Amino acid sequence: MSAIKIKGATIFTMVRGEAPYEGDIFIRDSRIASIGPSIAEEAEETLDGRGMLAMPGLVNAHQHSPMSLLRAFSDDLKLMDWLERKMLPAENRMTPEDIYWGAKLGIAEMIKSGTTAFADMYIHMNEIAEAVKETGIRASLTRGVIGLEDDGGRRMGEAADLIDRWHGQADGRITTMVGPHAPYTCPPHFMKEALALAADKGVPVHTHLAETVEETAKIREKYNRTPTEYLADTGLLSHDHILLAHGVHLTPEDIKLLGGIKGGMAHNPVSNLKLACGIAPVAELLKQGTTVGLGTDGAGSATTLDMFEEIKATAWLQKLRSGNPASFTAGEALAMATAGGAELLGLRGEIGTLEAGKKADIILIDLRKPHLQPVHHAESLLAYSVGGADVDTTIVNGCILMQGRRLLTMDEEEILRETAVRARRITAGI
Ligand SMILES: N[C@@H](CCSC[C@H]1O[C@@H](n2cnc3c(=O)[nH]cnc32)[C@H](O)[C@@H]1O)C(=O)O
Ligand SMILES: [Zn+2]
Repeated sequence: MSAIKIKGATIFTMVRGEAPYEGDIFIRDSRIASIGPSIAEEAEETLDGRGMLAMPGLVNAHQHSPMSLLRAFSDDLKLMDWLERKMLPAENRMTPEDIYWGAKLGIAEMIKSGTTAFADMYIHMNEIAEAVKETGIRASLTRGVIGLEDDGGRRMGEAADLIDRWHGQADGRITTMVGPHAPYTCPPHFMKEALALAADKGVPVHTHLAETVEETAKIREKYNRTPTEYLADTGLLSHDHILLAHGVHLTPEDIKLLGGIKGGMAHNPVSNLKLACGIAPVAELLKQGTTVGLGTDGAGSATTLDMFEEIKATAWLQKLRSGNPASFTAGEALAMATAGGAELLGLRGEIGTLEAGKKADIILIDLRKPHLQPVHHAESLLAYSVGGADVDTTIVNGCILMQGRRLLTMDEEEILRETAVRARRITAGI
C-alpha cells in the first residue's frame, strides 16, 4: 500500500458545477481515496500544493507517438504530399527500436506537458506498449492498418496480436482498439474485416474520418458517398465504441449520423490548421450529442504534443467560426481535453475528473508566474494562459511520473541522444 497526499493546492475537480477550492487530495495506490477542503490523514509522501492548481490529467485522444521522430522534418506541404512523399517513406525505414525510442520521446513530451493518457495508432505496437509500460503513462493502443494491397492478412494479424498480448496489461494502464486507417486507405471488405475483429475481441474501433476536401472527393468518386456515409455503410458507425479522428468535412446529414454513435470524435485543431484542412464543426457535433475530445495528431503534423495548444485552438476556432466569442467557452474546451477524452478512450468512469474512487491521474500546475497571475477565473487561465511548460507535477495511476519538471521514470538525456541519431538516419535523403 502506498499513499500520497497533495496538501494545500487549488483543486479544480472539473466535476460539472464545482468551482475551484483550496484543499487536499489523498491518493492510495492507484486511486483518489479522498478529496476535500482538509484531509487529516497523513501519507508516506506529501506534496506541497501551495501555489499549485491540481486538475485532471489531459487526455490526448488521437496520436501517432513515434512520429515525434519526424517533428519539423517536413512542413508546409499538402496533406497527401506530406503523407505519401515524406511520412510513409520515412516510416518504412523505422525499425522496431526506432519506434520504441520515438514513442519514448513522445511520452516524455506528453508527461512534461500534462498529458496522462493518450490514444495511439501506429506500427510496431509491441515496442510502443513496452514504452508505455516502462514510463507509467496510460494509453489506448491501436495497430493502424491499411488495406490497399493484399498482405496475406499480416497487418490484421498484428492488430489481433496486439489486443491478445496487451489489453488490460501494465496494471490496467493499457487498453487496445482496432485501427482501419481511413476511408481512403481501406476498401469496404477491409473495413468490415476490421470491424469483425473489433467485435470479436470486444474492443473499440479507431479511425481517421473526413480530414481533407481531397478525401471527400475521392470517396465521392469511388462510392458516391460522403466519407461519413461510407463508414455508416460498412457498419463501423454502429459499433459499440468508435473513436473518429478529425471530422472536418461533414454535411448536416453526416452530423446527424454521428449524433448516434457510441464513442466520439477526436478534434485535432492544430494539425488541421497547419495542414489547412479546415475547421471541424465542433459546436454542431456537441449539439447533436456527439462526444468530442481533443488530440494533437502526430508531432509530424502538429509539431507539438502540448494539449494546452489544442485547448486554445479549439476555443478560438469555434469562436471565429461562429463570429461570436460568447458561443464557446474556456470550460467547454477544457472539458473536451479531460472528460471528453476519457469517454473517447472508454475510460469515463475511471479518469477525466478528480473524484474519490477515480484513478489518480492528476497534474499540478505552478501558478506562481507572471503570465499566470492574478487568478480571477481558473478556467480562463487554464484555457487561455497556461502552457504545457507550466505543469510542475504529473501523476498517473497513483505514481508520480514528473516532479518539479524532472522526469522520474525516464532518462531524458538518453532519450534526446538516441532519438537525434535515429531521426537523422530515418530521414536521410527523403
Ligand atoms: N502505415 C501503416 C498504417 C497506419 S499507422 C498510422 C498512419 O497514420 C498516418 N498519419 C499521421 N497523421 C495523419 C493524418 O493527419 N492523416 C492521415 N494519416 C496520418 C501515419 O503516417 C501512419 O502511417 C500500415 O502500413 O499499415
Ligand atoms: Zn492521425
